[in-house]
Amino acid sequence: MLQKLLFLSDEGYKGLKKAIAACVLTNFSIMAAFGIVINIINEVIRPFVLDEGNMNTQKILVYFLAGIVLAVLQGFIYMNEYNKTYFNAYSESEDTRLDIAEHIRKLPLSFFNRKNLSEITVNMMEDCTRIENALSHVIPQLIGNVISATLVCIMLAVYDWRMAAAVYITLPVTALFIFLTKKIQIRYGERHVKAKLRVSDQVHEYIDGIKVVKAFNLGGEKFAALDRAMHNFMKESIIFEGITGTIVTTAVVFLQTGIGIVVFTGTNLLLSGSIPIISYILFILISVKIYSPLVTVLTLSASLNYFMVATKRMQTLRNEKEMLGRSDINIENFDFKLENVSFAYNADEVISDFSAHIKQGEVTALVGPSGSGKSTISHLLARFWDVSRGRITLGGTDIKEIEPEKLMTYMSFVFQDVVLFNDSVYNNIKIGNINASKEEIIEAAKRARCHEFIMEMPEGYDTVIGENGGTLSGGERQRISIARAILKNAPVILLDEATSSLDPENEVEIQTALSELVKEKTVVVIAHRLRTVVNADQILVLKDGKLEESGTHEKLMEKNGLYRQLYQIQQESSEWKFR
Ligand SMILES: Nc1ncnc2c1ncn2[C@@H]1O[C@H](COP(=O)(O)OP(=O)(O)OP(=O)(O)O)[C@@H](O)[C@H]1O
Repeated sequence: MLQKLLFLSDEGYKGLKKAIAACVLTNFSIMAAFGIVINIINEVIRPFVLDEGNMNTQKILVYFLAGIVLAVLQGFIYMNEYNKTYFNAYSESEDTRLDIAEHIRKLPLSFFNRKNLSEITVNMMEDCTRIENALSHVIPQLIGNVISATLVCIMLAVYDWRMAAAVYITLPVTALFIFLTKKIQIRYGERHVKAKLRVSDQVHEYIDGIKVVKAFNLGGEKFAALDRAMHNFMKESIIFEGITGTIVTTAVVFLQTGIGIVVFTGTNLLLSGSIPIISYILFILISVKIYSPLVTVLTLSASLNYFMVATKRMQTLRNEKEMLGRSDINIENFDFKLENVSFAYNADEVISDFSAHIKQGEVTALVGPSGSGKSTISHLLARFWDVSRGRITLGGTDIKEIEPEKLMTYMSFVFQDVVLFNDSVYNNIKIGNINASKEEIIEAAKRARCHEFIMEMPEGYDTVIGENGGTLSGGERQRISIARAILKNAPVILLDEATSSLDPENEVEIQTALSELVKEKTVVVIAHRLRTVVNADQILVLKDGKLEESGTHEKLMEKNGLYRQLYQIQQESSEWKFR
């Protein structure tokens, strides 16, 4: 259960057990040191209290030497505990983070529609850190201290069960108190995490939208929202700390009343002659010392509750279903068939009963008014989302049966929003085919009309292009993504607004390069400017998520329907000028 709760690998779980054992060992070494001190005290005061001859200095010397040996040993024991605990914690949390990243990669896009970026970031960074922290600072010490306290309790009970009972009597009461207040701690822990998420959200939004904030002078308004979120977080932090602090302090007070009970019980037993004075002193000294690991346990139990909030969130993320499918399917024909496909992002259907045949070796254009569902269709073809009803087949196989990664090997994309990484131009193009040689990469860049502007960059292909290609123009970014697609040379090509941000000269050249690329391939192109798709083999015209009409440009123009209407509007708008 602990292994599952902490998301530990078998190796990590073994490491945790070793860390607990190391912690018990450390506790015992501390108790042993304490035992030596007690024995020395015993030896020193025995002649005075019990009138039992002289002080045995030789024995004291032996204890003293034993103390020195123990101190050296303790150094090794501490080091061992440190290594076992921290190495294990950090290597496990690295694995957990990578695991999550891998898991997230396999989730459908619907997950990202529901969750925002800051929530996922908090999951990957903060929740993992919390688990890492629990593994390094909480769990081994907590379990180790409970085990040591139990063992010491047994040892003391063998020595004198009445005094041992007095030492430990407050423990069950304290444990019960902690148990009863657990829910409150978790509730406020969750509120605290939510407030933190809101702050992180606001910071993201503020920084992401800084251009709009500046352009529309939203500084005051947006800053106020950020300020409110920060203020709320501060309030929640104070409440949370206040509540956990009060609970832990109360528990510690409960526990330490044990010292009074030990004194009271011991005095009574001493007066009735049931225990010798040495035992009396010994138990009082022990009761002062014995509570320190238990106080640590109590303090740690508060972080444990907060940690439970992190694990619950992590569990929710882990339980998100990955998109599955077979990787051993080999597709040989790249015809898509959409059979009565319906799809909804949320409650409302955005694609309804859509059927079409997209043939290999042909260019199929998706056109229609804004919001009619063109991009959604292309996302469904790539299985970024699974259809709600109906089915899409590729070469006769339902794409739901094909593992997304496998499906991706058949496709190249050029999307509206190009994602570039903070890496060299060379590596950004190489994403299309990680096995490509430098010559192939340069060739792809040339065909995508990137070569000239890349060569003008300070370090050519080795120039790092900044986060999401921040240092490039929109057209340049898009051309890099076309170079990637050319390099990938996949049998299916999805072009979404492929030429929208290119200047007229480049557009012509890109069109030529694309015509080269798309030969014999299944091409699905979304283009708002209808003149770019007049030569398409098939045009699918969408309206409100439904297939309104389909055919070639000539056929659709003859038909005098929505396509002709859109075409004419665009012809008129192409003549539009300022003033
Ligand atoms: N991630 C999403 N979550 C929820 N609704 C979405 C999402 N993406 C698109 N939609 C909605 O689905 C409908 C179809 O959108 P889609 O982007 O497919 O249209 P489109 O024809 O490509 O539009 P445009 O030409 O303006 O890019 C729209 O009503 C849109 O608001």
